Amino acid sequence: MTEAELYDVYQGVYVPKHLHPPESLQYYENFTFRPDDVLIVTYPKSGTTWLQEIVPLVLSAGDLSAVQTVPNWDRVPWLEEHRALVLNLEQRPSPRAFATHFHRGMMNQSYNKVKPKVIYVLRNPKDVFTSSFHYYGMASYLVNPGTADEFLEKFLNGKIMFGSWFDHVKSWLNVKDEDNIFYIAYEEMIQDLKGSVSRIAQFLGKSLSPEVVGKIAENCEFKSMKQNQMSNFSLVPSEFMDQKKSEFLRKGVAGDWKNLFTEVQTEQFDAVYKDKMKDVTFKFAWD
Ligand SMILES: Nc1ncnc2c1ncn2[C@@H]1O[C@H](COP(=O)(O)OS(=O)(=O)O)[C@@H](OP(=O)(O)O)[C@H]1O
Repeated sequence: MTEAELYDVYQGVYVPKHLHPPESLQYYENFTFRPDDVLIVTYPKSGTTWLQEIVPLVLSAGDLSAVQTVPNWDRVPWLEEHRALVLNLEQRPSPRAFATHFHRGMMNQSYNKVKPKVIYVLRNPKDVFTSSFHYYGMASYLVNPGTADEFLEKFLNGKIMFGSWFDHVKSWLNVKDEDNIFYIAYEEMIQDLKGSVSRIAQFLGKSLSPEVVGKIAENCEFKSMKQNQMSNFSLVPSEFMDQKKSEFLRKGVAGDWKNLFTEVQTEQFDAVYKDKMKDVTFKFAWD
């Protein structure tokens, strides 16, 4: 199926119709944030699911019950998805945790006023591309990626869900002086999960013992999450996500792009990256 059939254009970016009907987007526009809300913000395939596991565990000081009984999409719902309409989020006790793939400029009036806590997760865009390429091949609500060359063209031009990686990252880095935002890279979590959990806890104002941090990190390791049916998307029907084609928790490593990119594709990617990121001074974990 084509982009026109599967996507709507919302605020200049493609959003998959199946997950984001107009009433969901309207709901988000009118959503009222609280100052102690925790919002996980990502470009797709940057580590959303990982944070949907870590954040509730940090907020509950290591209580495993939520991650063992509630699917990640209800535990930390995406505000722009249709599930948000039925979860009665207004009644949830504080601190609430949500996720979004929106660019900074797409945030609503309440966000701009309240400035809830934001955890922005960055990932090497070549790995984001690689993870997306496999995901678009198994998720029926997305346009089939075609060849890696074809998908690269679309990725570099932002013609995929939630638009351009470059625009997304720059929109959130442009506001890095706002003290409600905490940045963490997928690669940092790969390198030091316990240290990352501690830093996230510190940002969220939670004082956790080394034992609790260790317990959270252990539960959030790739192999643990892969076995957890509340986190590995195995509850999603296979006609929607065919995990026989590619698993949602696929490899969980940094640098898998090297197994996909040809030399020519690497050069093409690097040239666009250099140009689009030339004014960005942020030190990325993958540079
Ligand atoms: N615990 C843990 N450790 C390491 N890696 C992990 C973990 N949890 C999720 N992942 C990997 O994150 C990738 C999926 O990204 P997202 O969760 O952002 O996807 S989505 O936007 O919600 O669809 C996807 O990356 P790839 O394996 O490279 O495809 C997941 O495997």
